[in-house]
Amino acid sequence: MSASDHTFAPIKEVFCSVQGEGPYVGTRQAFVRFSGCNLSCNYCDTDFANPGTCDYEQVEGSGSFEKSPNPVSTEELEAMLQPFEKLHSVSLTGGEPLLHANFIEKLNLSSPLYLESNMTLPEHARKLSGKVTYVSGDFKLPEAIRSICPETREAHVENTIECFRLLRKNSSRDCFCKIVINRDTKSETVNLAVEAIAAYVSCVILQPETPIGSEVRNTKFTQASVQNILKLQKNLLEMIDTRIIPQTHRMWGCL
Ligand SMILES: C[S@@+](CC[C@H](N)C(=O)[O-])C[C@H]1O[C@@H](n2cnc3c(N)ncnc32)[C@H](O)[C@@H]1O
Ligand SMILES: Nc1nc2[nH]cc(C(=O)O)c2c(=O)[nH]1
Ligand code: SF4
Ligand SMILES: [Mg+2]
Repeated sequence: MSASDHTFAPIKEVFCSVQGEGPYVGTRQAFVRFSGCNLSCNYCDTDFANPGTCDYEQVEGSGSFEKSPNPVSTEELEAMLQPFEKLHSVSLTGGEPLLHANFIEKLNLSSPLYLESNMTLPEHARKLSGKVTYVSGDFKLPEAIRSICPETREAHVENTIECFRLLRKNSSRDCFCKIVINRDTKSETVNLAVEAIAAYVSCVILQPETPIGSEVRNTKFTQASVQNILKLQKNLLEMIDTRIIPQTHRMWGCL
């Protein structure tokens, strides 16, 4: 096989852990974190820069990493994931995994694929409709992507709704929506977002923002009050199963 027969992607890390967010919290997963993102969310907790090498955990759960040159081929990634046993699914995250839809399309894995996405790239999402079994779609409210111009923000919202439609729940795929909630979150934008995608998802998760950086010392600065989050949930329960679930992996320090 020549090099041109391979498909490659820049991957930051590959490791075994448990899902820390949403309705599948606690399920055992391999995580594949792709580099690069098309957004820059205010609250993002992840370094998704493209490193020269991919860190991969040779022994599941060991927290000890080997390095492999980037970009990684589909065959190399399949080999990295081979030792991980008893997986519920393989989480494709990032950065933004939809940027690497061509690579994901070619992956040949025995575990179901769990896509963790910002849902703003419908042309890429379309390619994965028959490929992913779980879709964890994060709806980025306009407040979360303040730094971009209003026209682009509006386009992102339209694209998000289209991604949820393309990857909606069906008899062989679950699709749910997460929304990160902080002090600036407006109930009107949450309601509009959920109204637009409620028919496509099995539930909505309100995910309180976990403080990052200097905010850790002053959580009141960014966090929404308990009362406000409960109020948001009550409104949404008129429409759809709505749960409040914080990021649990951050509580016990797993990856
Ligand atoms: C790092 S993103 C990568 C996947 C994709 N780009 C996305 O945004 O869903 C994975 C998840 O982390 C969540 N997240 C990032 N920073 C967070 C924070 N400070 N508090 C709560 N959730 C956060 C995102 O909302 C998203 O659900
Ligand atoms: N344990 C764990 N659960 C997660 N769920 C979504 C994550 C992500 O960064 O996409 C993540 C993560 O980084 N770790
Ligand atoms: S879309 Fe995901 S990875 Fe990209 S900046 Fe937002 S939270 Fe971070
Ligand atoms: Mg994370």
